Amino acid sequence: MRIPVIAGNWKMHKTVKEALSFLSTLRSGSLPGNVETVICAPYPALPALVEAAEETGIGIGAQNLHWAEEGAYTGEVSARMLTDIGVRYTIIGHSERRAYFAETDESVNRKGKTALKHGLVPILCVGESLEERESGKTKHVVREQILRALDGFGSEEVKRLIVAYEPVWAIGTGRASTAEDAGEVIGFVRRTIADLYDQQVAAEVRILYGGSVKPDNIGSFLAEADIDGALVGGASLDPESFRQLVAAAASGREKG
Ligand SMILES: O=C(CO)COP(=O)(O)O
Repeated sequence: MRIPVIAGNWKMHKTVKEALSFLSTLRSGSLPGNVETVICAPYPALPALVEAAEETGIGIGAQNLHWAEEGAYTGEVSARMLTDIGVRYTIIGHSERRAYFAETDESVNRKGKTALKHGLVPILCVGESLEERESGKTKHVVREQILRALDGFGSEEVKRLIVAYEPVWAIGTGRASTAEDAGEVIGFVRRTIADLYDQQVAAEVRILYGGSVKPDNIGSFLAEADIDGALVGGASLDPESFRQLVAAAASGREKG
């Protein structure tokens, strides 16, 4: 059975103080235990969040990492620096990093390998642009991103991965994909992984939808057989809305 995942991607929001205030509000209510709950925060907030999240069951993640072990990479952060402070997840290949910071499928692949080697769970983002969607290339684009990102990964590594399908046109626009369309693409991602590895591996990988997910639409995504949760931007910034997203995932049915 696949445990559902709700991951917040705070992007470039929240100081340390704001991050701690979020967590203390979240902790003041109960959070269901049968959902893997993750917050991916900016680097400066990570150490304080890891400490404050102890014994809450909430996992803390970064939004990026460098693929090298260490070296002359000004401004970058390594996997070892993240694990050293207790970070357990990292987003890789977010479309904003692909668009604004020249992230390529090759760098995503290297980052994924480094993350896994250090015991971090990579949350691998894939998704098509509006232009690609309108020209009927969604599945082709997503398949290529998956093939290139997973190049050289073994079955055991892929099972630990979380994939997030985030159509670029749905991110931060308030225009979410329909649940049916997202379910279809995510089903296709699962079949692609089954072709590359086998059915058992594909049945274990958690695949999330991301793009304008809110408490009032998450239920429709979770109702899709292949969608195991959500990677959430805007609606993860408010503790009450984040709690509602986690609660929605907890009340869904088991999958896999
Ligand atoms: O990019 C996203 C999560 O990684 C989605 O952002 P929004 O939920 O704000 O659309």
